[in-house]
Amino acid sequence: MATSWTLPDHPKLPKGKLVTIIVLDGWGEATADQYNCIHRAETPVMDSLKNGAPEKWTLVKAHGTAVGLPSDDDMGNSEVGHNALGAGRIFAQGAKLVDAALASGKIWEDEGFNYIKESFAEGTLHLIGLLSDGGVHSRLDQVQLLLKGASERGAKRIRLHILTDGRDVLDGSSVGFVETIENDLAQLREKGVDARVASGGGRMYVTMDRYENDWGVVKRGWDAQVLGEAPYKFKSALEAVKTLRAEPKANDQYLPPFVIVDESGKSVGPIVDGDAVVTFNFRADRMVMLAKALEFADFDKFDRVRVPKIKYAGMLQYDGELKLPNKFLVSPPLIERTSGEYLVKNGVRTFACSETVKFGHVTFFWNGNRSGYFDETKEEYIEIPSDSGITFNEQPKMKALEIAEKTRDAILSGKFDQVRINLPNGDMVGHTGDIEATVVACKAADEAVKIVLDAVEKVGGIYLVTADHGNAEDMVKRNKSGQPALDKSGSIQILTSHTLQPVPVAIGGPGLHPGVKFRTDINTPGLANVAATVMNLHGFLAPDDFETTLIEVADK
Ligand SMILES: O=C(O)[C@H](O)COP(=O)(O)O
Ligand SMILES: [Mn+2]
Ligand SMILES: [Mn+2]
Repeated sequence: MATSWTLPDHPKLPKGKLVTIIVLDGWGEATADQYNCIHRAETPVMDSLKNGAPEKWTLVKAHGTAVGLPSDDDMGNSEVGHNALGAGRIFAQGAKLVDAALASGKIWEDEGFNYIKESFAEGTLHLIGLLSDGGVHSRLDQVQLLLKGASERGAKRIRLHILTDGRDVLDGSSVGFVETIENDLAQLREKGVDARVASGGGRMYVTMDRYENDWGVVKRGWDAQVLGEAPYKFKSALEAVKTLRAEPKANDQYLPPFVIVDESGKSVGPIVDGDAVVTFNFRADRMVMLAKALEFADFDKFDRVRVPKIKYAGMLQYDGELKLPNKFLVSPPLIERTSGEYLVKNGVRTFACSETVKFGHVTFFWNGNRSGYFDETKEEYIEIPSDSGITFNEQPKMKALEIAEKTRDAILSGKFDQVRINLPNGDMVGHTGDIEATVVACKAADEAVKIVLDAVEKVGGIYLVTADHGNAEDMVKRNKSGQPALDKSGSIQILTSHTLQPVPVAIGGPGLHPGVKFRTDINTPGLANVAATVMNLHGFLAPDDFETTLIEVADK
């Protein structure tokens, strides 16, 4: 049936008010202690919004099943968080879809696997991706099943190109993951499969850049994975990871690229003509750049030197518009009819902005993993260039001020009905594990919120301030009773990852109808309830299949 795009009028709320949505990336609600950087930072604006509880400030779930992840032990992340915020419904996400395809065995029957399988007789199967159990971009158990399944179905020579994590999991955990996978590979070798790790590097320094912030990151990976060239050479991946952590003392996120070499010093696994390649991350943002390098004929972002003729499949298709990659093992969630598309089709002129490292969050993810505009005459998306080549604890203020100023100008211009932005600080600096820098980051984000809310005030608009998942509010690993968990040496363990905490939603502004308040009758509201809320604030009712609105309107 053709979609009817016309949204019904809200019976009580007017149209024509400017609605500003601020997403504070990695900004959850947690106990106020020394590891809570939001609590430690001066955040007068966010504090004052909290004083609006319960009518104008509330908490929603931002992790687990509320955002389409397999279980409530899964922390939230930007992809699923912004998908839920923008789409207003909960879709089974990549992690869950891959689990299901592996459990049913459908993954082996579908086109993607059968395509790469054609190379098994003569060529090598290369698996490239993030080796961790973080469940944000990939999951170790899925890689293990992929190895097992491919070898049982004819892959005789397998090379693994690993990216170490330390960002969605504890720093240092790479050693254990490498031990696990080396063990699996040894078992495969016993069965006659020539299976080894061929190359590696830390995810933030090798391969997993995003939104084209720094192609040098992808090139470093290409050189190691495809060309078999890297500044560090080792006999085994375990030796590589242990050595590079000690000297040059890199952490898991930033291990330099390495290749595994044989007795004669030759790389054991460059990618050559006739091979098959699978990138096993299910999440798109940090794999799509490599996918472009592997698949595009007229690629010009760096000199690939040698472009092997391969059969390539992604774990998922990473970009539905670009059909990239063309072949994939599992179909991605089909997130259609997002709030952004509805609102634009109902005349809502839309502005979106962030800096490069989060730009796709309020555009691509918000719009259901779709790049580009729905209607370029009604939309403007502004990307502020991020710094590259640094870890963000060096510049914890990031581009918050620049984002805020651009947004203020957009609000004051009168050209837009919806303005939506992402402020990255709490998340990007939180991932470095640097507590002092994260405190500075949270203050900078709060200052940016002030600039934007002042502009909303001036034009008589409405604001909705929220977050996509937790991060900066808890920087330590905890035991079951919530106390910092100590490692073997009795030290606390810094948490670089996201959390399971709920996130705030605050509404207000001079344009908000005085009777609007948060409902108290919704059973565990989550991020997916925000889209219908935003539609209401624009004077519309959401489509029936959207998760219900968070607000009600008393007659005043
Ligand atoms: O990709 C990353 O930086 C982390 O793995 C997850 O962070 P994000 O979901 O906030 O982007
Ligand atoms: Mn995020
Ligand atoms: Mn993050």
